[in-house]
Amino acid sequence: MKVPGDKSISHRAVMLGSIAHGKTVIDGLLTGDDCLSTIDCFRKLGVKIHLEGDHVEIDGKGLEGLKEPNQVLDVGNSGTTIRLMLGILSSLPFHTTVIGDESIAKRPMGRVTIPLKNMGAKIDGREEGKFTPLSVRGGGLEGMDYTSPVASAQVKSAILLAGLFTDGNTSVTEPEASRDHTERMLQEFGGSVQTDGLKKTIQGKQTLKGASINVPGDISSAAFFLIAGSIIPESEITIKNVGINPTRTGILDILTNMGADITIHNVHDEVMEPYADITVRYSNLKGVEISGDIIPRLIDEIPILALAATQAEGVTVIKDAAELKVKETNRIDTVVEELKKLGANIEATEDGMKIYGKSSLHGAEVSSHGDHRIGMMLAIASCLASGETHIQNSEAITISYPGFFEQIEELKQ
Ligand SMILES: O=C(O)C1=C[C@@H](OP(=O)(O)O)[C@@H](O)[C@H](O)C1
Ligand SMILES: C=C(OP(=O)(O)O)C(=O)O
Repeated sequence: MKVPGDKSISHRAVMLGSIAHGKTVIDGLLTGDDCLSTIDCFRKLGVKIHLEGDHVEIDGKGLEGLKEPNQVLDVGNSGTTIRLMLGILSSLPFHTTVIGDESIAKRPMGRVTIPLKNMGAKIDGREEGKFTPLSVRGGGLEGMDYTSPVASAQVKSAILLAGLFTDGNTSVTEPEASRDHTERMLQEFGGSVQTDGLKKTIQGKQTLKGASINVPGDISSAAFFLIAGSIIPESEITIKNVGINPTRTGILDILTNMGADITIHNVHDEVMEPYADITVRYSNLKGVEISGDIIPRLIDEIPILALAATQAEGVTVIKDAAELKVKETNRIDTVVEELKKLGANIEATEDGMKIYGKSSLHGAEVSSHGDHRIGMMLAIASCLASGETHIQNSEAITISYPGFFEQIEELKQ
């Protein structure tokens, strides 16, 4: 099987193509709702973006080509869209209003608006610009040296994108390494970012040139099938062309520690983004501890890893993962609440969860709570559970994985 294009890379390809000079062509774009929100926002900023299937052509006119929109920019459910776009809007000498859905309204924006205000952007909004709706008037930014309290690629990328158009240098230092897709893609567009350990520095006043981008499959989407293959007896699944950027492969390291039968083959070691085929076979898993600096390398995979842990012998402890509380839902609470309904022995902790395996799961009435990753985790759980499972709000899955249920049906044949 193949999984859809990587969500993080797709957002960045659309954004950098929109602020570069010349034509950008993207193949394999994720057409999930979140990336469509990014396209919609940049179209409202005056960028010509042609989308056909998963092929995109962008007619880039540089940052100067962007125009003050006469409508609000609606990011829907997408944290990546709003946080990265705020970095770009902060450089633009006009007014924009940015909103999102009910989930976005609860997610903290101060982690980007405070540093961007320090660089000189005028940002206001609910609770002094810490929550949506937000209004931005950008321009005239100055570079800065910022130490981020969280390991977040959205924070790092917002600041680097703002730094791209300032006078002088801008640096961001993180407590642990987060995904580095922005840094890699800037190079592809003719820009550059310097890395010194956990410190990333960007020079101001860089001009980007349009590029050709091939988006690999999303390892965060592949994760649902890597775990389905590991826990459903007699399974064997090969997923082709999955992105294996080392800042994203924590899931492979943990599954291997748990005793999963995983092989990585056909490795394409591209500088831009490496990818490979991954084969998984059913095996007996054992509980492990998941903590420390691996957390940012698998943050979005924790809901599905929690399901894997219900099928592993012994205890799995997940620590240092308080960031889960500020995702589409509080993913510590929603994972624990929904897996309990299916018969899992799981408890929430301050910064993670404890899962006692191995449990036999049974069907139940469950809910995605409007969170795509919770919906997909429950769908995989239902393949293993006895009896029927009804998932409320399963439509949320189209945020990152259109065609998910159809692929499950194909694999069952
Ligand atoms: O930069 C990105 O594309 C993302 C970064 C992560 O969020 P944080 O930056 O909040 O950790 C991740 O959870 C999200 O799905 C996508
Ligand atoms: C957290 C996620 O995305 P975002 O922050 O872009 O809403 C996710 O896809 O799991």
